[in-house]
Amino acid sequence: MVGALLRDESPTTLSECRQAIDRVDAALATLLERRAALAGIVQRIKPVGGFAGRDLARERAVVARMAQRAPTLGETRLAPIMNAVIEAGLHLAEERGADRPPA
Ligand SMILES: O=C(O)C(=O)C[C@]1(C(=O)O)C=C[C@@H](O)C=C1
Repeated sequence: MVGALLRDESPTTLSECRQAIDRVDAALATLLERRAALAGIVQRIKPVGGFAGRDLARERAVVARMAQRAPTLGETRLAPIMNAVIEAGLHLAEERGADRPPA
């Protein structure tokens, strides 16, 4: 899925650009859904899950590693994006009561 998105295409018209963006956004949505599911499992495994168990050092490491793959965006621009992604996952986990111990 992601591989196809990285092929060397050069859209020139507004319509072509938006179609290419829509394909990337579809992949992003799928990946974000998967990430949120995994982060929800993590919250149940951790001794203290949810916002109370937030690990800022881990979050910085996540951003630093992503910046190696997205050097144009870099850590400065990736940090607020990943903060929003992580907080969305934590809100979802808390809504689902993921801070309870596993059954
Ligand atoms: O790795 C963890 O400890 C998690 O809880 C997952 C996660 C994340 O979504 O990546 C969420 C909150 C933490 O602050 C750090 C990372």
